[in-house]
Amino acid sequence: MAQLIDGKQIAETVLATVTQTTGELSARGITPGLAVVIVGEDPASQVYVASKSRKAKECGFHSVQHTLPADTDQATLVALIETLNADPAIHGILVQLPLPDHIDSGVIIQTISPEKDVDGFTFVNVGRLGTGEIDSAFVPCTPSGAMIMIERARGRDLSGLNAVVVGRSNIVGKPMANLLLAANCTVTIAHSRTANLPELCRSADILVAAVGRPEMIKGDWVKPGATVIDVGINRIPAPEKGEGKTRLVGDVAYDEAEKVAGAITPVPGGVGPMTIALLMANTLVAACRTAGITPPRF
Ligand SMILES: NC(=O)C1=CN([C@@H]2O[C@H](COP(=O)(O)OP(=O)(O)OC[C@H]3O[C@@H](n4cnc5c(N)ncnc54)[C@H](OP(=O)(O)O)[C@@H]3O)[C@@H](O)[C@H]2O)C=CC1
Ligand SMILES: Nc1nc(=O)c2c([nH]1)NC[C@@H]1CN(c3ccc(C(=O)N[C@@H](CCC(=O)O)C(=O)O)cc3)C=[N+]21
Repeated sequence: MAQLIDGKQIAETVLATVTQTTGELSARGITPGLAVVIVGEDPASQVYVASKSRKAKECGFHSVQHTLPADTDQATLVALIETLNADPAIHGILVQLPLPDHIDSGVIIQTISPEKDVDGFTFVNVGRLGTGEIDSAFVPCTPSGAMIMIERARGRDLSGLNAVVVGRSNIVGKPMANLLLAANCTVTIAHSRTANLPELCRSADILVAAVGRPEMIKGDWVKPGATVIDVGINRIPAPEKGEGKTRLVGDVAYDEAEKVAGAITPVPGGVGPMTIALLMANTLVAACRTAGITPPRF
């Protein structure tokens, strides 16, 4: 049986550091400020955004949420971000994705000031990560949280391990691969055109699944003893819980994989809570930088 990598518990340790440093900052008259912007009323997005705003308050942050109607035009959203860029009480800006189709999310993301880009999606922060300038970058929260989980399971020296990342999105797959590369892993990025995916996955000492397909990665795709990080969040029908009910599953067939893996993250309670914790950590780091204070390491 694999070791369970408990995302909720590790997230608590990250949040404890955030809360402590927030206290130290407030003694100097600084309160980290996070602005979360959401366009439209997709219920799943609303749930995530509400939990981000709640956690920010729990950490002692100044937390503001802007909920705009689904038909908001692009210029209005750009203007809001420009206002937040100029607001000294705001250190971090998160625009919840996906945005409605009539808005060009590329334009919106690049409007965010790189110094407040706590999602790490702007060209400046992607470039810093891609060139190995990780200490000055904001790294996207999900892969950053996943790295901490990998280090907790295997120790900080990942040198020479084979890592396979399934998925190549800008939000998860690509930054995840860059972080593993910076940690001296031998990294392969797989995607929907990859040949012999099961065989490739079986070569992985570290297997990261970020696909968005429920339970696609089977037990016999996992190398015995491997560390398996399941980023997927998929809501599927659960008739056993009653008519119309759903449950959350990852991209990995957990019950099979946990018999083979050395360590594995669950869904829920795995990468998800770490994503939120790292958002708080990035916001804290943004506040420390504006104040000229050395931020803690996570
Ligand atoms: N836990 C958390 O905090 C977060 C969880 N998520 C979850 O992670 C998952 C991935 O998210 P995201 O990266 O945004 O998703 P995207 O849809 O942007 O990317 C999915 C990737 O998976 C690849 N893919 C799709 N089907 C297959 C297949 N059959 N075989 C191999 N590769 C395939 C795609 O390949 P191609 O490029 O060729 O199309 C693409 O690169 C989702 O379940 C999402 O909900 C996302 C963000 C945060
Ligand atoms: N600009 C932007 N940044 C993001 O980081 C971002 C985004 N947009 N859009 C959507 C995705 C998704 N995402 C999640 C965060 C937390 C959980 C999470 O906490 N999940 C809980 C379960 C929650 C539930 O029950 O639904 C868990 O896995 O235990 C999941 C998914 C961040 N994303």
